Amino acid sequence: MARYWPEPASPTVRSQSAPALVLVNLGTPTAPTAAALRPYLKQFLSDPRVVEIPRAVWLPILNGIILNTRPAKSAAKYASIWMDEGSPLKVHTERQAKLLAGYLGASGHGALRVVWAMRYGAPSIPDTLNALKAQGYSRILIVPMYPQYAASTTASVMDEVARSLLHWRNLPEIRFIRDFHADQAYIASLAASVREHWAKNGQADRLLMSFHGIPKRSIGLGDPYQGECLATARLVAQALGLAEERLQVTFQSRFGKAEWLRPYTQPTLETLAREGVRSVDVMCPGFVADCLETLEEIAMECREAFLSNGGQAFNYIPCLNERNDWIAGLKTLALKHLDGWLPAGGEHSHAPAPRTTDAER
Ligand SMILES: C=CC1=C(C)c2cc3[nH]c(cc4nc(cc5[nH]c(cc1n2)c(C)c5CCC(=O)O)C(CCC(=O)O)=C4C)c(C)c3C=C
Ligand SMILES: [Fe+2]
Ligand SMILES: [Fe+2]
Repeated sequence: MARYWPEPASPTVRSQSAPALVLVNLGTPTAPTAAALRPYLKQFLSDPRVVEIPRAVWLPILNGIILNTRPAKSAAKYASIWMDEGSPLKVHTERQAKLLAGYLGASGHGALRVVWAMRYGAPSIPDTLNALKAQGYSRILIVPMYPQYAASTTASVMDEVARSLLHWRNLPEIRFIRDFHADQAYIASLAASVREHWAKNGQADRLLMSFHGIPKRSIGLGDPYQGECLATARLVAQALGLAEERLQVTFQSRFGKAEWLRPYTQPTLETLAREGVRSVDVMCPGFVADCLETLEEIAMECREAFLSNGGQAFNYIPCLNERNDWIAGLKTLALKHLDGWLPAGGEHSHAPAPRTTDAER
């Protein structure tokens, strides 16, 4: 009998797989030492999405000045927040991924693989995507853990995903969560975290929301970041029923000499204290995991600045980290973006998802 269909040369190629989800955060040094800070800062600050100064001008400044002075200074700051299991950003990201996998498993989506990666340092995006390929995953949802889109963070993750795939022959299907600044569950978890804080500690004179800054110039160039931060702040204030005069939105972590988004967090706290505002509650809704910028810059440096200028009470409200409502919200957000990729039956089918391969047929 004539054979019309040749045998495939590569019988192990999967035509369809269960999807995988990659939580991506910024990255963090492996130790609170200058030696560990140097390669981390070098990779981070060499990214043209992060520092938009012409390479010929910037790289000599980075290599000749910044990388000789900043590693030791930043290492001392990291040392003040280091946890037994490592850098807080890594610890929280890893826990979030494990919890999310558990939540998905409990609602019948145990076949959906959850991993985490870092834009700078390890586990890198290319290593993570290569590992998923080796395990046969060909449908991948990238989840940058940045609620507000910025070119310096979100777009840089996509740059790295695209670069990672540059030499692959058989590309996976890729989906990407661009932002979740107005996501209902994200806003509700933030509001719940404030309400719980108020129930325990009472309400301060002001609620200050501090977002990571970016250069002001980026906004004119089309970055939607500032508008998304302000929208998040407004939605959280609405959810709390907070009068506008009790809310203050600021931008932190300015880097370099250029003007960044204003008002700046620390000078604002100093002014508030000098003007007689006695107490502040401070939260950082732009970070879903506590890290150097929240635990050291806000909860230590800014606290000191507020109190030494006459403020009486400074209360830091932690990031969403491992909150149940946040992990549940993240699950819902992920499932929305996985539409059509999950086996029929969805939420309430608790049977293991089928994994069909050519080899099995
Ligand atoms: C949440 C969004 C973030 C934006 C937007 C962002 C922009 C941005 N950052 C720098 C420079 C530095 N940031 C550093 C730390 C850091 N930044 C973010 C997030 C955003 N950055 C996080 C989550 C962290 C903490 C990492 C950790 O390990 O805990 C640092 C490193 C620390 C230091 O030496 O100060 C630098 C440098 C620029 C230039 C920029 C936008 C253009
Ligand atoms: Fe940053
Ligand atoms: Fe169920």
